[in-house]
This record gives sequence, C-alpha cells and structure tokens, in this order.
Amino acid sequence: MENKELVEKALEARSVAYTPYSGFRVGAALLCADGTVYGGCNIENAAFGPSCCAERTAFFKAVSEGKREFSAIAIVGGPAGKEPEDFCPPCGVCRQVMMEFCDPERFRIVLGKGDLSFREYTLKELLPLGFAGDGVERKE
Ligand SMILES: O=c1ccn([C@H]2C[C@H](O)[C@@H](CO)O2)c(=O)[nH]1
Ligand SMILES: [Zn+2]
Repeated sequence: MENKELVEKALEARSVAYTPYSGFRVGAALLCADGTVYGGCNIENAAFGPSCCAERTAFFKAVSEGKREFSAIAIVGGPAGKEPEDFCPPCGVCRQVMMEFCDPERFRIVLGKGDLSFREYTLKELLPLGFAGDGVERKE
C-alpha cells in the first residue's frame, strides 16, 4: 500500500481520538504483512497514567486479532480542531513496542501531515541500538 493512502487512513483513525485532557489528537494506521490495516487513536484517562498512544492502540488491536507480521505504520498528530501541520514522531514506549514485533531494518515508520505529505524512516533510524530481548529467555 502507498504511504499516502496509509496517511489517509491514519487521519481517519485520528478523527475518533479521545483526548479531553491534552486536546492533542493522534491517529495511526498499521499495515500488516498480509495487507490488512488496523487503525488506532490515542485514548486518554482522567488518571493520566492509563492513557494509550495511537500507535500502541493499533498494534494491540492487530496482535489481539492474531497478526504478528507488520510492514509499516503511518502516524499523524496535532491539536484538535485542525489538520496536523507538523510531523508527530512516536514516543519511546511505542518505539519499544514496535521493536517487539518488527524487524528494525525493514519496518517503515511514515510520519504524515494533513496535506498528505510524509517522511519515511525505518524503526532502526528512530530506535538505534534498540533492545530486542536477545538473551531474554522465551517460554513460548
Ligand atoms: O506519537 C505520539 C505522541 C503522543 N501521543 C498522545 C499521548 C497523549 O494522549 C497526547 C499528548 O501527548 O498524544 C500519541 O498517541 N502518539
Ligand atoms: Zn507512544
């Protein structure tokens, strides 16, 4: 799928962001290796801590439906009431979640804006020397 189309889907996902505390609405569209796309938005909470970013919402939706292989994620974000005018790079926690499921040299992170312009990075570029759990015992 074209990056532009993925950015459009991220903008669509952003429209239902739940952000009463920050007013900063983020949307993500996660492209699975099988071609399916999962949208995600940020979901905030009055206790702040339980809030979830758009990117993790998309990943957890996909993994909870059996998906394990991912090609790319588009991310858009900015203040409510207007289309995103700046790029919104993923937070460190979300980069680490990507590291769990994605090949850092192949997984593409597409940062988009409301005008559908975008910049593409690999996960390795945004999370150099990322921790992949090498040496961590796996039970299954
Ligand atoms: O890449 C990002 C950056 C921030 N947020 C959310 C967290 C919070 O709800 C709001 C402001 O930080 O935006 C995301 O969902 N993804
Ligand atoms: Zn995040």
